[in-house]
Amino acid sequence: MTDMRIVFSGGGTGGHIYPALATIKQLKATEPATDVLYIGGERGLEKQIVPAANIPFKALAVQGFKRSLSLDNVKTVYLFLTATHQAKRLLKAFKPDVVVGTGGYVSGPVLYAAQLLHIPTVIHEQNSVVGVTNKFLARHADKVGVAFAAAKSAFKPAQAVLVGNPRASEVAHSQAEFDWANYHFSKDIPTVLIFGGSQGALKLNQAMVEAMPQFNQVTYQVLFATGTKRFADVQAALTKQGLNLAKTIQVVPYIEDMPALMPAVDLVVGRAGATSIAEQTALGKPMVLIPSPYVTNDHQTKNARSLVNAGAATMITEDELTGNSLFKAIDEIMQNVPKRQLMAEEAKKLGQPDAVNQFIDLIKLVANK
Ligand SMILES: CC(=O)N[C@H]1[C@@H](OP(=O)(O)OP(=O)(O)OC[C@H]2O[C@@H](n3ccc(=O)[nH]c3=O)[C@H](O)[C@@H]2O)O[C@H](CO)[C@@H](O)[C@@H]1O
Repeated sequence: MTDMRIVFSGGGTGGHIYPALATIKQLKATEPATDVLYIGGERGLEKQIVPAANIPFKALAVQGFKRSLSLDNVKTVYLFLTATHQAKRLLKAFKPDVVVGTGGYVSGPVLYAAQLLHIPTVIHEQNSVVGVTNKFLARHADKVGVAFAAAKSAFKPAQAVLVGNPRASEVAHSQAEFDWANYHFSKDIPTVLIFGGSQGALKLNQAMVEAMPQFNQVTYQVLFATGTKRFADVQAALTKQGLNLAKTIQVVPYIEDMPALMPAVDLVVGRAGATSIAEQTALGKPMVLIPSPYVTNDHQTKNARSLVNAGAATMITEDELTGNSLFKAIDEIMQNVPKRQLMAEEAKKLGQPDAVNQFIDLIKLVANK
């Protein structure tokens, strides 16, 4: 089918949005007649990222369930039902051949609405532990693309296909020109990139501030993204610290050009979100991981442990995280080129750079039915 009409939905955080965007980008390149509509949440990161990528975007009001018994859950159910109703109207008007969900609670009402209207649905699960929304949607989804073989058993055997994470392909095959001068850095000096997932991480930011006097002495470059909402706090803490930051350190709110930048760095430090990890393995980057303990079933620790076991990463638990432990873990790898190379090779063995085409094949299969 060359003139497919596809609705994408997914969001809240970058880990659910970028796999959808990578798929849309590849579809536009290989199937230019495809018509796409993205339905996201009013309050998620997708509201900025998707329109900025020139993709038609509609927003619904939704919120996630609280795990404890809470009155707020009554509001959540109300919003879910209203959002399902709105999604039905949008789907009836757009008439998609298939609706694709990449996780996060906004994809709940959108794909549920599609299923009520008997429109085929495909979901993508980035994690080895299946998210709550995807678990709910899987009951009536036609196919599920998974990034980890371990996730397959959570779905019906005929549903699940191992495809990898489409965003891995985007960074691995990025043609973007990259110029370190944009960051006031030199291309000839090794660089470590530090970021706490798509939103930044409070404890990681605190440890970075604490470690700044040590990073101020090193010869490699340090690029630190704080997360947009946490930037002002980090800046205030750095001002309080009164340090004159060396030219080899850059602190920024968010990295907009990750597919161009990530290939150019020598070590990546951060959370163990599934989409970040898919990028880092596709590129073969050594990693220092500080998994977030605040996610479903502690799945980031599981992600991180598998990379540590493979020799691609070292891990610091959030309990062990201090300025000193962070600096030591980073410095040890940055000072040791053979170790860095070995870790990079092991990381690359786990990468799935062809994921996007496999996911698109799955979408086409379902759309053609
Ligand atoms: C707290 C939480 O719920 N985290 C989940 C969320 O993480 P989160 O949204 O943080 O997702 P990931 O770490 O997997 O991905 C972050 C994405 O944002 C990009 N990026 C990040 C920082 C930046 O400055 N610029 C930028 O472009 C990264 O390159 C990556 O593509 O979704 C992941 C994928 O389902 C899950 O595994 C995580 O457990």
